Amino acid sequence: MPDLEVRIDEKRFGDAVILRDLTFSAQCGEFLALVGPSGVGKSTLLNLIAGLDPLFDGSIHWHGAPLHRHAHSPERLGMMFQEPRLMPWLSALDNVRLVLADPAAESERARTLLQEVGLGHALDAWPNQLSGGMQRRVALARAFAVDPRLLLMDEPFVSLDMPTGNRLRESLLALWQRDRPLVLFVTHDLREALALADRVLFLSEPPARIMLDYVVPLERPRNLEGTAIAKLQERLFSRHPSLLSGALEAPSVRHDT
Ligand SMILES: Nc1ncnc2c1ncn2[C@@H]1O[C@H](COP(=O)(O)OP(=O)(O)OP(=O)(O)O)[C@@H](O)[C@H]1O
Repeated sequence: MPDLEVRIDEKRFGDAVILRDLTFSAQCGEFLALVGPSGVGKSTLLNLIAGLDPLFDGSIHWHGAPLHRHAHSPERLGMMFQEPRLMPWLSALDNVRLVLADPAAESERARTLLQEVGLGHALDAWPNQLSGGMQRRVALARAFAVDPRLLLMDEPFVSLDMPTGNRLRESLLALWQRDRPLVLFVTHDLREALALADRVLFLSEPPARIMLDYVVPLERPRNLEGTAIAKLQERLFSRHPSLLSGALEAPSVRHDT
């Protein structure tokens, strides 16, 4: 039985059908990227899986039971959004401790996670003293603080410069490889999806469904800026030209490396 089974028969906002017949399943330990044109419904889908929006036809099961009625689901679900969403009046350490069931007893875990994401020197800093990249590091540590079995990430590294984004992606992969949650990672950057994921789920034009469930045929570690990913992207677009409709970036193979 798959650990996660998603079956969205229909999700609408008013008269607009956003998702229809969207199904997929996944196992704990997998890293899935969800890609698709802007506005197609990626965040809507994550919100359904997170339980933030209960208004849809269909079902979402975790280990065979409805996800949000599962005895262990609340504390095993991690989330990270485009914005770091830190509490400005709390230190970096307290922002991570905030999500812990027993902050006093588990303080060491919060401290260790911040060290692991490279913020051991900034435990007591306020969010406004941290750069955008450092704030995302705090958000990443917070997402892992609950030892999530399911981690939902909605374009968490968007609008960062490439080196900062790369360091965050490396930190994410290191934490994922150690703790092995199931990660659902939304991005519109296909190269980022191919650099991170085991499988890439491509969403169709609205009403969105999964139009391609693609197993990434690359060993790890992978180099986001290397030719292997650029060539794979080019091959994907030539085999599946329909992926080019929408906002996915067209392939740009660099032959200079
Ligand atoms: N609360 C809401 N009420 C009405 N319409 C909504 C609501 N939330 C989202 N939508 C609409 O649903 C569609 C899907 O939005 P969603 O944010 O899920 O797309 P997305 O794929 O995540 O977009 P992007 O890549 O730009 O972040 C859009 O047309 C959006 O305008």
